[in-house]
Amino acid sequence: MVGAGGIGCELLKNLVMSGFGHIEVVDLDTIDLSNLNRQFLFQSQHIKKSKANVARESALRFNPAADVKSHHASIFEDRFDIGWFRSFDVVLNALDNVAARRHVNMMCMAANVPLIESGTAGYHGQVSIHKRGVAACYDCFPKPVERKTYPVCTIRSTPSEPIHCIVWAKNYLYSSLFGNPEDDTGEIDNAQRSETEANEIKELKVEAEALKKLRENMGHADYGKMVFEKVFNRDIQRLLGMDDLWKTHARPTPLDFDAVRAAMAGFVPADPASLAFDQTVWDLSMTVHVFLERLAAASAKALSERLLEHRKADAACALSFDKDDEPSLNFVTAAANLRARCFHIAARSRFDVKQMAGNIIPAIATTNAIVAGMIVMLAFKVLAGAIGACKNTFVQYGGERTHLLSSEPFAPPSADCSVCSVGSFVLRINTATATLRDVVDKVVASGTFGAGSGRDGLGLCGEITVQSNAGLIHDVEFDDNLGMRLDELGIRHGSKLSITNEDDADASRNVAVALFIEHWDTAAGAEFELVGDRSIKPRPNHTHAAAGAHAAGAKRPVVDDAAADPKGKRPRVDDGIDAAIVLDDDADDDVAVL
Ligand SMILES: Nc1ncnc2c1ncn2[C@@H]1O[C@H](COP(=O)(O)OP(=O)(O)OP(=O)(O)O)[C@@H](O)[C@H]1O
Ligand SMILES: [Zn+2]
Repeated sequence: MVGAGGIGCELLKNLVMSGFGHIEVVDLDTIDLSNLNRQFLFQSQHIKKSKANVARESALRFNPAADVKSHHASIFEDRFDIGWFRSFDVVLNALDNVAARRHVNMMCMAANVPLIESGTAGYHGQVSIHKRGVAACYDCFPKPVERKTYPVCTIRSTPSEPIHCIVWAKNYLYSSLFGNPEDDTGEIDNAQRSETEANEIKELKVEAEALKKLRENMGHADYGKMVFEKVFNRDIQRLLGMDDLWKTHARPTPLDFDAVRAAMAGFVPADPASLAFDQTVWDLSMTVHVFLERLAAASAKALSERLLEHRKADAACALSFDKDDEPSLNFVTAAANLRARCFHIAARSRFDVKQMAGNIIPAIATTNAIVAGMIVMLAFKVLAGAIGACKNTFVQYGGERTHLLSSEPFAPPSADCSVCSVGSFVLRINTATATLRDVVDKVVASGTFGAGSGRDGLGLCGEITVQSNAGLIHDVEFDDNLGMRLDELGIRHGSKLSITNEDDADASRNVAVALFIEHWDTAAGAEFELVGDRSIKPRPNHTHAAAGAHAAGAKRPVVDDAAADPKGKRPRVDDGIDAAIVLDDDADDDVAVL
């Protein structure tokens, strides 16, 4: 079991309660207060302790006879090698990131162990089965990459929804005032569609320059007023002058600083520690108060003061928005709501802004429980030898769906998958004595293709290319490393080498092979052992085409390069790296994506 978080806690409880034999649980993390609402194997006295170890201890209280071993470690560590994976009947993923999922998938496919994959995103979830040669692996089909972006003109000139104002406050204003504005346009779609828009973008660049100039006044007693008057008055006035924009959109209303301040006479700000401050929508006075407070160098907590302080040590220092940093969140909430007011858009509470700016999809304990239950049901089928009876299952709530659960048969593996459709071997070799030449000449080139065992080479003919985890280490035009020992090349126990060959005489023998290195301490010199199925399939044609381009000077294809066709039928549940409204790349969040 990999991962002892939201799904993992439910899963481990289910496993020990339903009579699973030997279980090993791996998790690299420690318990955080925010885990306790749903990761019920953990309690407040466990905060800062290892998730894997505490999950084991708590699960054993459900069933003291269970045989559970815990590893407080990352699944990427060398000790979790192919041999370790192979020692299991089934591997269950309860992870929260694509990198770890892909790694476990690769190891399970190489070790030929069935993998049950899972994920949740709020009320949605899924469980799927993956098995080399039987059921498509996690990487057989590319996952849709749907970064949510907004047209620059919507964000900068014609917002119509609260999210547009939040993206403006976070990605434009915050970055312009406290960060490196050039770095931070990721969510804004810069595609220039029409001439009007291109002109508009030119104007916006001028505006951004002016804002940069303005920030030279940071620390000035009137800095807050200067920024306010620029962004909520002069910039809005300028936009009002562009008549074309207002044929299809409601005209915005600039804010008058002096009038707003006058209306604040006798104003008493809400307590920032109160629930109301977080969860009710601030009125105009409160919003202006927070906005100015964040910009005023006189205020102890102000962002500009913090930045000025940092800049004493590093002149180029910049702040970057972090939704968990209160001053930053307060500033973005205030700025977004003031802009919303100009554009007649509803204001949002700080709580809502945090969710939207951080793209937080709250974890739902019930979805995790449903998914963990389904993992166990699939695991039973796998252990009973009935993988064919397994189905991939989806939890979908709301929308047009009439059923909470739906399932569909798994897809067969993709013939050109770079993970599960390549030859895969464990290469036991002494990495401290064997050289790359030993691998290329003896392990890869010698022997008879498709035949032999153990100490026989693979018999791959023609030009050989070798990639390590670090990149290309050998090909026909790059033989500098041949004399180096494997350990000198950073290849050690747990490393993977990806090999391709180019045999002009017989293209059916052009294959891609993955060698998973196991350091063989007592082996002498070039002695080695290869464990794996010798009946390797040829590389698909399109890979030949890419490889052919190499002769003309192009780089060779990488075995790991997932160049599969877009055949994926259903989007996956993953973390924020791959898709959706990517408003935050904080990998620790419950950011999940459909
Ligand atoms: N490489 C890895 N090796 C081992 N465990 C991992 C690895 N990557 C992620 N995990 C674990 O997978 C679990 C996923 O659980 P979950 O999605 O509930 O996230 P969480 O971190 O517990 O919750 P939150 O993100 O809300 O704080 C986490 O406990 C995390 O530590
Ligand atoms: Zn695959």
